[in-house]
This record gives sequence, C-alpha cells and structure tokens, in this order.
Amino acid sequence: MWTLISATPSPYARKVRIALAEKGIPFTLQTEVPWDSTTKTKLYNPLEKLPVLILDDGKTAIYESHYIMEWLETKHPEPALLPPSIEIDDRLFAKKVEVVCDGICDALVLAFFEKQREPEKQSQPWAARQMRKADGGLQALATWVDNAQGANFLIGNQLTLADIAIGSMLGWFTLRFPDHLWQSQHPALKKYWEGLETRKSFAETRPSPQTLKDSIV
Ligand SMILES: N[C@@H](CCC(=O)N[C@@H](CS(=O)(=O)O)C(=O)NCC(=O)O)C(=O)O
Repeated sequence: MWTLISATPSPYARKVRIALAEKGIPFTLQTEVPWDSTTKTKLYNPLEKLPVLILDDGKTAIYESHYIMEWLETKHPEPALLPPSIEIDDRLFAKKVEVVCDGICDALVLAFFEKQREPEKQSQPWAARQMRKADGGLQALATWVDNAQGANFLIGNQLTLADIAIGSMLGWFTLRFPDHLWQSQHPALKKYWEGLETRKSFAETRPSPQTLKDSIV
C-alpha cells in the first residue's frame, strides 16, 4: 500500500489527501512535523519537504504537491480531477488556480516563520511583502469565484483540481491566520469555501495545528 508523509496543518498535503480520497486510492497516512529533527522527509525528498507519496516498494517517492497531483491524474485518471470533458483552456486554468493557491501558501509560510524570529530580528517590510502577495492572490481567487456566480465548483460545475487547491489553502489560511479578514472582504469566496468543506473528502482532512519542537529560524 502507498504511504503519504503528511503534516496535520499542511495545505499542500491536504490537496493530495483529498485527491487520493476522491480517487478511492487506499494509503497509509504518516503524519510528521517536517521541521523537527525526527522527520523522515529527507530520506525520500532531497528538498526535505512533505507531502511525499511513497509507492508500494517503500522506496519510490513522488514529491512536490503539484507534481504529485499531476502524477496521480496521469496514473489514475478516473475519477478525473481534470476531466477531459472540460475544454483544455479550462483544465489549464485549473492548474493556474493551483499555482496561485500554492503561491499564497508559500508567501504565508515565509510570513509565519518571520514572526517566529526574535522581535529584533524580524523584518516588517519582508513580512508585509508576503502578506501583500497573499492578499493579491486572494483577490484573484475572489474574482474568479465571483465570476462563477455562486456555483458550487469553480469550473465545469464539477469538482476539479482548482476546488481542491482553493479549499486546502483557505482551510490552512484560516487556521494559521485566524484574525485575517478575508471572509468579510470576500463573502462569495467564503460561501464557496464553506460549500466545499461539506464534501466528505474535505470534511475528513480538515487541518489542525502542530507543535514544533525544534527552533528553526
Ligand atoms: N512546494 C511544496 C511545499 C511543501 C512545504 O512547504 N511543506 C512544508 C510543510 S507544510 O508547510 O506543508 O506543513 C515542509 O515540508 N516544510 C519543511 C521545510 O521546508 O524544510 C509543495 O507544494 O509540496
């Protein structure tokens, strides 16, 4: 059986967990804290990041969430998360949505760890720059969701990679930055996300905080 190295808050890993659930692929969930010295990520991923999908041989590792999602869609096309029935430009748009969602997460991870530094070592301009990217990304997503006019799914009125990426990012955003006002700033995006969270594969993969044992910045 496959193993997925994951972390309880990870938006990147949640994309993969949702995809595996939607495709009905059984797997063992190996939950780790990738920032702690105890993590096994470096045994499988030279970039020392999770998620990592480890195949049946216990050695072959697929890593980098957007690549894992592409690999899964290629190897296990049914049920499709980029259905061929959706025209190619919309399937490419779904990947662009994933780029924006991953980019928001990347910026917020940098902002989160900037805040872990001793106050005198924190760079406010750097943290502000990351939050500006997150806000810009959120605005793009909000515009796309507004254009979908209340649909349950962003593209083709069916679940796609785009919905999985947005839902995974917003779930983590809300966990890690609970005071951010995105839900009042973007009510349609909030309503769309709440709808996604009722889906079984989302409800079963809700993020939760983790405690970092080692100091890393
Ligand atoms: N681009 C990567 C980012 C993955 C990533 O940053 N994972 C974090 C954990 S989490 O933020 O998703 O919870 C990690 O392993 N960080 C460890 C490290 O960066 O050394 C992906 O999409 O898979």
